[in-house]
Amino acid sequence: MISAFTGQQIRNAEQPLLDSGEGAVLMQRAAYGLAQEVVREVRKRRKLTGASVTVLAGKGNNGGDGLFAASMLARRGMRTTAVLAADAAHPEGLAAFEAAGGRVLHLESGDPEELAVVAAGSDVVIDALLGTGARGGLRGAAAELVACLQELGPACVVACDVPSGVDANSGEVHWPVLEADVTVTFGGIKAGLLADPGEGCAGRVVLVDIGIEHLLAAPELRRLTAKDAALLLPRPTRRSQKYSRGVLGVVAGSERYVGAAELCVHAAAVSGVGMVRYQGPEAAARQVLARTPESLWESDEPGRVQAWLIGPGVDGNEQQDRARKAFRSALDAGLPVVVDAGALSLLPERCPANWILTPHAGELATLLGSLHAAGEVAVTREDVESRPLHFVRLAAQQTGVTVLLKGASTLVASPSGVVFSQSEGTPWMATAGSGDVLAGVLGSLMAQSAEALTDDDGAYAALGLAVEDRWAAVAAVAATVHGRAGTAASRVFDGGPLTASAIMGAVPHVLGSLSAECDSRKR
Ligand SMILES: NC(=O)C1=CN([C@@H]2O[C@H](COP(=O)(O)OP(=O)(O)OC[C@H]3O[C@@H](n4cnc5c(N)ncnc54)[C@H](O)[C@@H]3O)[C@@H](O)[C@H]2O)[C@@H](O)CC1
Ligand SMILES: Nc1ncnc2c1ncn2[C@@H]1O[C@H](COP(=O)(O)OP(=O)(O)O)[C@@H](O)[C@H]1O
Ligand SMILES: [K+]
Repeated sequence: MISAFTGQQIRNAEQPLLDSGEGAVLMQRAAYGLAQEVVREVRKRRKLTGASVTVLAGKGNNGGDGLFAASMLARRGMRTTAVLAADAAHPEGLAAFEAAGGRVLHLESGDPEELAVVAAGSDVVIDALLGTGARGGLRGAAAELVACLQELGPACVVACDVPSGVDANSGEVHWPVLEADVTVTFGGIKAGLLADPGEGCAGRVVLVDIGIEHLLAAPELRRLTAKDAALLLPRPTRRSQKYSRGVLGVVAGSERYVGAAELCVHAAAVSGVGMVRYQGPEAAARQVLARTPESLWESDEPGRVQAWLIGPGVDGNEQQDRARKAFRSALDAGLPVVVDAGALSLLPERCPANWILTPHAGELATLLGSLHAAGEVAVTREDVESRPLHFVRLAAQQTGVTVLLKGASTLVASPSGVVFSQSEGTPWMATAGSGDVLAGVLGSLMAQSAEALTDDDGAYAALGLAVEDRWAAVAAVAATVHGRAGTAASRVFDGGPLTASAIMGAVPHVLGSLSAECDSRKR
């Protein structure tokens, strides 16, 4: 499991070491890790000696890290320049940098555009303007410098701890931000590096241990690795039969949106569920059966199911009635439900804790609006997109159920406050029907997972997941499978565009390779 923390959590963990006078040692470890990563980046492109690096340094400890790292790089033969962005700089860091022969330029007295040109001409730019101590974003000349530099498109940007302007706790972004190729982060990954829009500015994230890791509290954000997902994936045994594997009831599609039903039913079928019972109008059912002859069409009274998927493409009175009826039947039987798209507006007053909502940003904004949260002003899609971590948590709290918010990074919030973030997909997945495929995969996993979720000695317990957060973990597994399937499918086309059908086509391959990984680790 990858864990991420708030800036405050990192500071709390550092405090005992700072109190015992080890602050300077921590900074040296951070700077060394940063310098090492710069060396790696330079060597991908050219030889180190004679290569140039410009560090943009703020006045806090983040600037100190950058200046110490640059002094180490100067000693390894790089040409180093520091642009001091504030009226002061970390004194020891600056002294070390000057002693190593680095060139110092002052932003205060210089022209931001000119200095941006200098920085853009170097092989690597280190962004050490603001770290976890930032309040808001870059301002004044530093903001101008960064805006200009971003426009010029530097060859390689390495961010120190976080890209300056990205909120380390939330991933909120205060523009302008210099988008990094690599972010080297210290002591623990910052939550803002695993949540959009911050994650989109961070590039590859490299964690440098500085000796505080054992002092960290429970993470703010978690990300399942391939190994974690493999452990949690349901798998059939010799004793399995189709009913014991899990049956999924699906209310999806409508006269108008036939494709949504086709996609989610087929995605569920290829994700390992024992059987799918489909409910919808005849026109949609014909298409569903043509694509997935393994599914059953039940026009009204459904047979027994272990979970429901309700909502993709649901439209019009007839199908909305089926959705409401399925909600009631799930409530009566205590069954888990995935609520997607057209069914999000039909939710009953109170939903049980084993239901999962899967909105995109626009749907989440509408949902939050309908909850009439006291004191909250109307939430727009743009609000959700700029603060997804905040709003997905809020929605989980207010509804009392797990909420999966779709995006480049998909966030899954449990009402307990535990949040997962998965980001294995590709931007090509922003295509019609992609969410229907995710809904099918999740429904399928839910129908298959019910028993494992309560097992005190099973994989969920082994990963330290409390019973109340296990539905969120199932949703995170679905998100990682979906993202990996998109990336795998796009790779077949050398990184080219995708259709939802292509994503779906890769799902069995992803499930197979994850399972194989799990098997190879057991051997
Ligand atoms: N405590 C330590 O010894 C360690 C700290 N580390 C580094 O220290 C950083 C945190 O250091 P700081 O707490 O000094 O914080 P920062 O380096 O983020 O900067 C805080 C300083 O910038 C000013 N400032 C805040 N917001 C600003 C804004 N929007 N525009 C302009 N100036 C602004 C503040 O007044 C303060 O002087 C971490 O991100 C990490 O890079 C690492 O070296 C690990 C060890
Ligand atoms: N830029 C992106 N990068 C990666 N994945 C994305 C991106 N944009 C969207 N996705 C994924 O694509 C899917 C889109 O779902 P949704 O918006 O419901 O589409 P639809 O309603 O057409 O099925 C989600 O799983 C989302 O996480
Ligand atoms: K920074």
